[in-house]
Amino acid sequence: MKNDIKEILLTEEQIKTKVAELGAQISKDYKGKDLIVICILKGATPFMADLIREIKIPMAIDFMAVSSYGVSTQSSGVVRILKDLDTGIENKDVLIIEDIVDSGLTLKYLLENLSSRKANSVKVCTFLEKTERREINVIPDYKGYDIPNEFVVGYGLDFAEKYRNLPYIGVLKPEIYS
Ligand SMILES: O=P(O)(O)OC[C@H]1O[C@H](OP(=O)(O)OP(=O)(O)O)[C@H](O)[C@@H]1O
Ligand code: HPA
Ligand SMILES: [Mg+2]
Repeated sequence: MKNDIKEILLTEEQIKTKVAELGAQISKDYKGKDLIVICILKGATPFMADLIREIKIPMAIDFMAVSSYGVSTQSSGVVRILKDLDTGIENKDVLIIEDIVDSGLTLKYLLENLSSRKANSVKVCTFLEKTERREINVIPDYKGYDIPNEFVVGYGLDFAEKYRNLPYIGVLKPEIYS
């Protein structure tokens, strides 16, 4: 696995520090609110697992699975719901947890979909953002790091379902996918 990585972009240490900062900010901002965090499967699972342990206020979790990449480094442009939420979000303060906002297509779809369910608020926390590649103007409320326009893997992010278990964020060697 390691031989397929061109460069480490974010180390385990950098990830840990940023997740703690985000958790502290979210705990402050959502104090007294009815917070539900929604993990977008599968990529956001490691981030979500780390982040919720840095959130020090009462909260609930739920999961939604959407997919648009498949075996490609380019979005198919079609976002499909593979699993919906188990619970209603009416009157709740929803925080969508994403690993990455790249073209913005997934997030746009999620925001439109979840905003129609009468939540009190719907906000977004993403660990990574590729602002350079944005096709759609969606702005995350909380963000870990801005990264350059390269296909990255690790810390939940995959290429063809592999590399999600790397503990850091790395740039995949182009010969792996071309
Ligand atoms: O901004 P976008 O260009 O839409 O890309 C971001 C989305 O793509 C990835 O999901 P993917 O469809 O690969 O599913 P996965 O999380 O199961 O890997 C990632 O986890 C985001 O949800
Ligand atoms: O750079 C990426 N890596 C893995 N999955 C992704 N989904 C959108 N962008 C990426
Ligand atoms: Mg993926």
